[in-house]
Amino acid sequence: MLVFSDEDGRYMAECDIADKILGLLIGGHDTASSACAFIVKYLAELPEIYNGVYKGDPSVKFYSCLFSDGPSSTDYRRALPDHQRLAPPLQGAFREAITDFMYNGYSIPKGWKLYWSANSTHKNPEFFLEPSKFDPSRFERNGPAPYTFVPFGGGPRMCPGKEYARLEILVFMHHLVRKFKWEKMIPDEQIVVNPMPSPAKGLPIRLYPHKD
Ligand code: HEM
Repeated sequence: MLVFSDEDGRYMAECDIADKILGLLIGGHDTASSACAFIVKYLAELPEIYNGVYKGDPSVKFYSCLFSDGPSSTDYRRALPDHQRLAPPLQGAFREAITDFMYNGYSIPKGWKLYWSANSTHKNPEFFLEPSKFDPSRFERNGPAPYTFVPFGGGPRMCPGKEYARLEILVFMHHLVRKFKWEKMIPDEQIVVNPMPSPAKGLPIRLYPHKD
C-alpha cells in the first residue's frame, strides 16, 4: 500500500492506509474470535456433540476433521459449520445497486444502497429445518441452496480470509478439545451484538483436563 500507485500515479493517503490496516485487524481478529466463542458455547451446552467431536465422529465433520484419527484434513474445506449459520460474526454488509431491478415486489433504483443480512438469511425456515437448532450434521445430507449460507459473504467481494479463518478456528478447537472438556460458568449468559455477536460476560468456562 505504501509503494503502489494507481493508474494515474497517485499513492494512497496515510489515513486510507491506516483505515485498511484497522479494517484488516478487526475483520481478521474479531470475526474468528467470535466464531470460536460460539463453538465453545455450543459444545458446552451439547455434551453429546462435544463427545462426537472428541472421538472424531464423522457426522460432526467440520469439528472433527483436524483430529488425529478423524477424516482427512482437507474435509474442512467442504464442511460447513453450523455455528456460523446460527451466529455469523458479520451480520451482513452494504451493496450498491448497479442497475434498476425488482425484488419481492419492491422496485430498487440504480444507485441505492442495500444491506444484505447473513443473520436473517441463515434463520429462514424455508431453507433450514428448525433454524434455531445447532445441528452440525445438517449439511451432511444436502448442501445449502446457493446464497442461503453466507457467513463469508458471496460474489466477488467474498471474504478473502475465509480459508485462513477456517484453519485458524480448527487449530484452536483442535488443541482445546484434545486437552479439555469444559462447562459454562454462567448458564444463561446473554448474547450481545456490538457489532459482532459475543457472550455478554466473555463466556467464562471451567476447564477439566482429560485424564488419558
Ligand atoms: C470467521 C471469520 C471470518 C468471517 C465470518 C468473515 C466474514 C466476512 C464477510 C461477511 C465479509 C464481507 C463479504 C462481502 O461483502 O460479501 C468479509 C470481508 C473481508 N474479510 Fe472476512 N471474515 C472472517 C475472517 C477474516 C480474516 C481472518 C481475514 C484476514 C486475515 C479477513 C479479511 C477480510 C477482508 C480484507 C474483507 C474485505 C473484502 C473486500 O471488501 O473485498 N476476514 N469477511
